[in-house]
Amino acid sequence: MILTCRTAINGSSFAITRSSQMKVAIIGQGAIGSFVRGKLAQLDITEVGQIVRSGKDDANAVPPMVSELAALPEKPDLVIDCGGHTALAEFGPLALEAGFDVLTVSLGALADTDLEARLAVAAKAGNARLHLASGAIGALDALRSAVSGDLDAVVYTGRKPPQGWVGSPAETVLKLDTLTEATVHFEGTAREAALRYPKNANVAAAVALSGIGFDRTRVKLIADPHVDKNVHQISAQGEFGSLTFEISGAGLPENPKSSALAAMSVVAALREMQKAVGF
Ligand SMILES: NC(=O)C1=CN([C@@H]2O[C@H](COP(=O)(O)OP(=O)(O)OC[C@H]3O[C@@H](n4cnc5c(N)ncnc54)[C@H](OP(=O)(O)O)[C@@H]3O)[C@@H](O)[C@H]2O)C=CC1
Ligand SMILES: O=C([O-])CC(=O)C(=O)O
Repeated sequence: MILTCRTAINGSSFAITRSSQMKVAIIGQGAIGSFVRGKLAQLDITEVGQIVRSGKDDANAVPPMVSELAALPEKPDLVIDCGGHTALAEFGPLALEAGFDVLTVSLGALADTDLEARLAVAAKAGNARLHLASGAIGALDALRSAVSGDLDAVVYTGRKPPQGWVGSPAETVLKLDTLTEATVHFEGTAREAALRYPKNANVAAAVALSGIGFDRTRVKLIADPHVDKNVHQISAQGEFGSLTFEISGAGLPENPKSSALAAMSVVAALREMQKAVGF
């Protein structure tokens, strides 16, 4: 996909055009992947293939479901990972090495130093880039600026209804079904959180990657029977001043533990990539 930009600074017109339609392949047919897929037409983006686990291939699906990048019917401009940590580990390095840019929501996977290194090496080898979707949180732009000065402390608190923690290590310390009070089930670094809660602490990773890193960012995770949204809070202090941010994110109907904003952030990233001028 090649972008062209036509401007008339002193005059009237400013136009951005695409010389060809962007082509993508999406990993993940779940809540986030389906949301993103549903927005492609209005972005004028073509999905050339769905990337699935081995054994789920279906050449007759539209677009075809393939479990190997080499089986895609056309080369994509971008592989979009909406599959989670294992999907990024399985397909990310291969896609990057093959020269495809990758956009991921699975930011917590980067807490694994081995995978992070494999992705970086593959991106360099393929002259490609791993793009990180901002996910279910905001204020990451402010953190990224703040870390250019001394950033002393960043704390992220994630609060979800008890059902939002089903399938996570919270189940080993709490009775989620009968919880009556908000209860902290994890306190530690963003690295520990991201590795232990692959479906729930990608936001912790986004905060860490934007600010002072996985090992200095502190995280608290709470199961709260009194909330019906996914509530994410950031507080930070440093040379820039101080910051507090809170969002109450509506869950996606197909998977309420994933906030709608996470899926929307992928769509937003796609929109930005299509622009010649943008963030
Ligand atoms: N950055 C952020 O703020 C957020 C990030 N996330 C991340 O996004 C991920 C997806 O969320 P969501 O859509 O709600 O989850 P869902 O469980 O609804 O869907 C996950 C999809 O990914 C597929 N998948 C999983 N592993 C693989 C793999 N190894 N190879 C190919 N496909 C795979 C699943 O296929 P199958 O049916 O075969 O298992 C399924 O289609 C979460 O696991 C989480 O890591 C989620 C929320 C917020
Ligand atoms: O979607 C959310 O609210 C956050 C989430 O699951 C994650 O950080 O992985």
